[in-house]
Amino acid sequence: MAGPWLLGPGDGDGTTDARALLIAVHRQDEDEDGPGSELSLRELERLAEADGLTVAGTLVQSRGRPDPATYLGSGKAGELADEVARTRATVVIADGELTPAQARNLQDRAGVRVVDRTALILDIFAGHARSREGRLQVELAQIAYQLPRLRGGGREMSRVGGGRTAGGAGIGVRGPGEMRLELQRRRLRQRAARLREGAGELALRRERTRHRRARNLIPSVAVTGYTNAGKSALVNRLAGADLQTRDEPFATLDPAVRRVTVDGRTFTLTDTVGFVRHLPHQLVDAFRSTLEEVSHSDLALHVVDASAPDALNQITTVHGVLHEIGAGAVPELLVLNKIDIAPPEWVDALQRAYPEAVAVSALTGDRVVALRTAVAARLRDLGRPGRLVGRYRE
Ligand SMILES: Nc1nc2c(ncn2[C@@H]2O[C@H](COP(=O)(O)OP(=O)(O)OP(=O)(O)O)[C@@H](O)[C@H]2O)c(=O)[nH]1
Ligand SMILES: [Mg+2]
Repeated sequence: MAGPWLLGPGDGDGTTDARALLIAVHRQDEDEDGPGSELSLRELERLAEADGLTVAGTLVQSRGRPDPATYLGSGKAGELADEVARTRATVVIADGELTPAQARNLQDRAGVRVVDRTALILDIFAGHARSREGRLQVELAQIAYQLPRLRGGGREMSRVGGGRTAGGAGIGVRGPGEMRLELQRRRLRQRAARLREGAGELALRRERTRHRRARNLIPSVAVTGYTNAGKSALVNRLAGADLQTRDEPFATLDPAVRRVTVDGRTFTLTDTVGFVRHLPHQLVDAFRSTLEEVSHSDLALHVVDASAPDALNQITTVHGVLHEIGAGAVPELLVLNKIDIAPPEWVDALQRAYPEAVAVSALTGDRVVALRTAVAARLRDLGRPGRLVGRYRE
């Protein structure tokens, strides 16, 4: 299954005319980056584009809270089909999480596929996963997302045989739809069990490599941060590496380890998957072993895009995810990146909020030497100075 789902297999190269209509319920009382906010919608647009979709339009409703049955209020939900026709959308994406029932009800009205932000992010991951481990993890996350959303192959389900309604002859009688649903569920669970086995083996291998490095006294620095902050670009600068960098979310899914030597002492730098607000919990669960690279490291180099207007919110999001994966206590060195394009007053404000942060440009290389020194000094302070190599060896 791993492979984009919204576009169908093989269409992930952006050559199809898959058009997305973005919808949102915006709650006034919510944070400035909640669903339906300017920030969140712009991000959803970027995510849709990263998945090869063309954004065809946006429909936002201001409302106290989403309707439990139809997400949008009934009036707006009724307009959905017209809006889909007008924008020639082939898929509708909600900027928030839809319950399985909300997605079904909206889909019945829209006449095209209706998914949520979570499904979109899973889809991007599916399209970008390259390694065996990455693919396994994405598929596990997809199954976790799909299980509660299976429909059993059609509407006949609850009508034939009365489903499981209490009272009368319906009890214990299962219609063909329900049996099909049971069968689909069982198949998915079996597949998930097999995938988990494979993922477990790969996680073990990862752990062994980590132990070997620790035995060799090589400290590990994990490069973490919001997606598109410039983590891979910074690893390239610090380690003279050649990792792929792209101006789109989730370019990196598979961790990459590179060695860096400063004053004769070596440490490893691990490039990792970026975070985003409302990162689907299915992904966090499935990618736990990859994400653990951060929790097992000696230092987290937290890269911030200082040119992002919501840099402070992004820092909070990253801290939240790090905490969730058990990496909250790992010592952190904050890096304010992209100072070549960030307005100086924004960099100053971030620097005031985080006085120990080091400001750099991974693109121009400005202040990268100072960062290398700062990382080495911090490792020394942490009692993990690294093993001496080459002519420095004692
Ligand atoms: N102007 C400028 N652009 C930068 C800088 N660092 C990175 N970029 C650009 O920002 C974009 C994202 O960079 P990446 O290194 O791919 O970012 P990432 O954090 O690894 O992103 P993901 O792996 O997708 O989470 C690319 O287009 C880079 O060229 C910088 O210091 N200045
Ligand atoms: Mg990257």
